[in-house]
Amino acid sequence: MIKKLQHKFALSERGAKDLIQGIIACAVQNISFMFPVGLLYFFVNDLLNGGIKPEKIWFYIVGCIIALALIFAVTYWQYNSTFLATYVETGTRRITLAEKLRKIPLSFFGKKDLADLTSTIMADCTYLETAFSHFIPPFIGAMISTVVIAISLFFFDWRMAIASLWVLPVAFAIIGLSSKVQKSLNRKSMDAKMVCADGIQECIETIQDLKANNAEQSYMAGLDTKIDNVEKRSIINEFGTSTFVVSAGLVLKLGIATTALVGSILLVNGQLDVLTFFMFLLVVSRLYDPMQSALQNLAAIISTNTNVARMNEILDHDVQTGNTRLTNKGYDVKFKNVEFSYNNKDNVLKDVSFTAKQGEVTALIGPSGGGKTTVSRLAARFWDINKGKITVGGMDISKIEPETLLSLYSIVFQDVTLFNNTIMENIRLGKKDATDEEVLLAAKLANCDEFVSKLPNGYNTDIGENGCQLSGGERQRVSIARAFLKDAPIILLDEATASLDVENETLIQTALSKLIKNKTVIVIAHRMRTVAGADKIVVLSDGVVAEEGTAESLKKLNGIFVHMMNLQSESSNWKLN
Ligand SMILES: Nc1ncnc2c1ncn2[C@@H]1O[C@H](COP(=O)(O)OP(=O)(O)OP(=O)(O)O)[C@@H](O)[C@H]1O
Repeated sequence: MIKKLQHKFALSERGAKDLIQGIIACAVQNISFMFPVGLLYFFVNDLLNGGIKPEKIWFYIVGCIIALALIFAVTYWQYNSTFLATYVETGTRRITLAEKLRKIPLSFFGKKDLADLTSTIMADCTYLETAFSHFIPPFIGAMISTVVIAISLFFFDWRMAIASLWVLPVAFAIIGLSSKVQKSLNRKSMDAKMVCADGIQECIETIQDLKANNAEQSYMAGLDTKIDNVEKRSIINEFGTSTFVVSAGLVLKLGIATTALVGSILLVNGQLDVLTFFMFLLVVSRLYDPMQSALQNLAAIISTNTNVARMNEILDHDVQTGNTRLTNKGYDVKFKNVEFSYNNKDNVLKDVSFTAKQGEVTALIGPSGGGKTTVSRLAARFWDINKGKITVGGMDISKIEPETLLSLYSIVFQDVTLFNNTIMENIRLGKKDATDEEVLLAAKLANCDEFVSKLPNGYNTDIGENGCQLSGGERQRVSIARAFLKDAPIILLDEATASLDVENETLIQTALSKLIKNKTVIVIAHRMRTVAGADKIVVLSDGVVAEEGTAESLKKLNGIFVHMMNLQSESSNWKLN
């Protein structure tokens, strides 16, 4: 039961238990509101049978105090077990999602866009928080308390009970039958919202290119259509829900009319006493209230299905696991008959085998789209391969826990990611317990001093979101400083010096040559002079190793490597006419 609830509502074990408690508390709260009705019943009974006797006055005073205390205590319990418990659960849910995202293979992020994921972590969590505090426990609690009170009414008078309760199965049936339609309307509305959110995010991210291409107006027109569609879908969704909710609400109201009608007939015929009639009128005036107010939120309750489904897509996804103990002997990185595809259809790598030896620089070169970046990402287990084996010092990396494996790697990406923090902290990311002196030394080696000295607060200058206040070359130097600081035994350089001017490139190449001593270095390079000093060159073309060897041996082959060398020397003479 707990496990089922956990999956149905994307809850933790504690959250599922709290939900059950919240539902029980809501049902008990509704039933506790019947306590004053009972007192009133006895009170009227006494009035009809000759008035209140003095000794009974205390009974009613104490009864009122107990009723108030009971309602207060139950309401307090209900509040704690729905509201407070839900806030705790939302925190747990967000942490669980974040933890899960850390362990999910990157292939998942290739299929999902960022707006969708952000919306799941932020908006869906907030939505579920409101649903679990305000809507779901009161709704289910109202159903339970209504059934309990309904059953007890049969003990007083079965005819009156039927007259007041026939509306409940009809109202439940309307809601039950409509739920499929409502789910479909809701899903379409949510999809329209996601498309719109993606469009807005894309617009903000690409505003520079839109301006440069004079495409703002046509893009905005497309965005307007998406926004209009959200409005249209929301109206249809609300209209659909309100049709069913209002119908069910009206049916419930009919219950009061039939109770009064049947009661009057039975009373006139002498088959019902006034007191029972009065009691039924009192009960039905209160009986439908919890259901009525819960129905107002039916749309929100139904839409939780969509939110939960999106959340479960993350929570149920397979994670990359593995051993946290490293058993490697040395740091040779070996690819053996590796096959890989991003989409499980077209193989990007078909049969790649090569070894990047410790103490050597292995350069990956080849035409664009040949698979160089893919190979470097697979070496660090960013994705799991379809066939073959990748080993580090003889240890199969698919059996190593990803974070443990990454402790062996220093990586400098082509697209540097920086955080909205100081330069000092951005570099410290390479080794989180590094002292300021260690950070400054790494920064110096990466030639950061030159541009940092011009910043208002030096290394303590905030560099804005993704380092927007730095140039491309400066960003890359920060990234290289991180690699210096981490000083891991395997180094992946993806066009590490591509954004640097010739002077800086030379300085950093000298520093890099110190960093890479006795390490396994895999470098992706487009510029042929970057690979001139490599111990081994692996030419990747169309997902296979087309050529492999030293620069000298590849020159003799007169193949792709030579062709690329020739192209680059031609382009160095190229000029604008
Ligand atoms: N995340 C991804 N999802 C799907 N396909 C991808 C993804 N990344 C790369 N590819 C495809 O995989 C193939 C190899 O890409 P990869 O980036 O490894 O090539 P590359 O040799 O590094 O190219 P370049 O020199 O242009 O950077 C290309 O056909 C590319 O379209």
